[in-house]
Amino acid sequence: MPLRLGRLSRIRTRRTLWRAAKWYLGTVTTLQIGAVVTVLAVDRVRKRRKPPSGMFPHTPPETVPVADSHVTTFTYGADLYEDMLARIDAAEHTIYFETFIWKADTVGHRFKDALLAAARRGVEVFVVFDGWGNGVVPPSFKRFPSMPNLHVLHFPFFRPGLLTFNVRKTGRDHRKVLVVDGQSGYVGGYNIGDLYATQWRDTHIRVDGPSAWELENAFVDFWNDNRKRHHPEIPDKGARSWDARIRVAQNAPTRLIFPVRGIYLDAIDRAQHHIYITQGYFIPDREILHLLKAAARRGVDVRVLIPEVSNHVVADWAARSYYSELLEAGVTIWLYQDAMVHAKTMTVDGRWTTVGTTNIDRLSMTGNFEINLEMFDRDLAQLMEKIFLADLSNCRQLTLEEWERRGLLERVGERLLKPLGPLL
Ligand SMILES: O=P(O)(O)OC[C@H](O)CO
Repeated sequence: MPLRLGRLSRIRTRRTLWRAAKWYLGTVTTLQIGAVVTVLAVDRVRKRRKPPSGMFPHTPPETVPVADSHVTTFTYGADLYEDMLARIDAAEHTIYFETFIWKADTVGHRFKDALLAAARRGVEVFVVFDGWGNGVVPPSFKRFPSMPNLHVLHFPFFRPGLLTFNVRKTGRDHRKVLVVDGQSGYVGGYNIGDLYATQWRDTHIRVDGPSAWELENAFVDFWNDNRKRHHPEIPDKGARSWDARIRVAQNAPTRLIFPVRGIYLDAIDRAQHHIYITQGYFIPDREILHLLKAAARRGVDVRVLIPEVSNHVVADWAARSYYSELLEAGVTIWLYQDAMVHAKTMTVDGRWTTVGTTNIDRLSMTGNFEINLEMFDRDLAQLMEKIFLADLSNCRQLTLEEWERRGLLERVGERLLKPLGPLL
């Protein structure tokens, strides 16, 4: 009899615990959904009442020699797109074009027309665009005529690894690359679309010369890894150029390698004087957070420049939960005003630069296909710092005092939305 009673009581305890767990999970999930809906609604009202002016300072394209090549910076979409289109129009042999988002608007059509025209005049044209990033783009825009030297890879919308927990079969193609004739290579934060031409502040670079191979080879790797059976393989010729001063880093879930995170961690760890970071979405993981705080504590001037209000307000809220730790450690936070800043760049000590497609968040650092260039060159780093300081003139500083004064509701919202960070 006592044995039976003991068993009954264990069953009851288990049921009570199970009910409590269900109640807790249900309540937290409901509160999180409520927080997301509230944040989105408030953002919508605010943007309707006071839409961002889209006005921001930007610097004209500037070129500096790096290693045996030349690197040109672009900080305004309209300048970049004209430059890219001119190179596509002048292409003679090959065009490798890869983008995460490709809008079916005026800019988007200009790119599509230019690529088709190049293929018609005999250039070998390879195009990759992401299915998820272009999920809302009309299917007609994503259809291309059949031509012998036009090869189009629509990177799948759905990745089966999400269901089978196979990381190798997950990830979005978040890269933005253009390589023309193996001579000029572009990489950076710009997607393709009207909005980005004039309304968003972003950074792209063009590499002319032997180091364009870094981007060419990166495209070839991606194409050959992900092409469909009907696509031709691009011959992989090995390194045509190899210079430690300018090197590509590619995150590739299919290969389970994420070196972009490594170059960020390494550069932050080495910093002695200053680190300037510009990011559209900034949700640092534990290691990046730790190293940024450690750098600030050893006296490095660590500045993080992010939009005051980005186009993904839930991501902004997930990021806010890290502000206290950063500010307390001495990292300064600069909020970009009146426009979206979408660049993904960092410079260290006026000598090291990275520009690429990788956001400082989990999805980019350990989830998506990404590509960054890291460059060891004082002239380039100083040019990038000049751009950073121009951006800073359009920011307001978020001080620890201001941050400490925020209300209880905001603090609760941050706590609720923090767990969503890894998904954003
Ligand atoms: O994913 P990204 O960094 O290219 O940004 C894309 C924009 O958020 C589109 O909404």
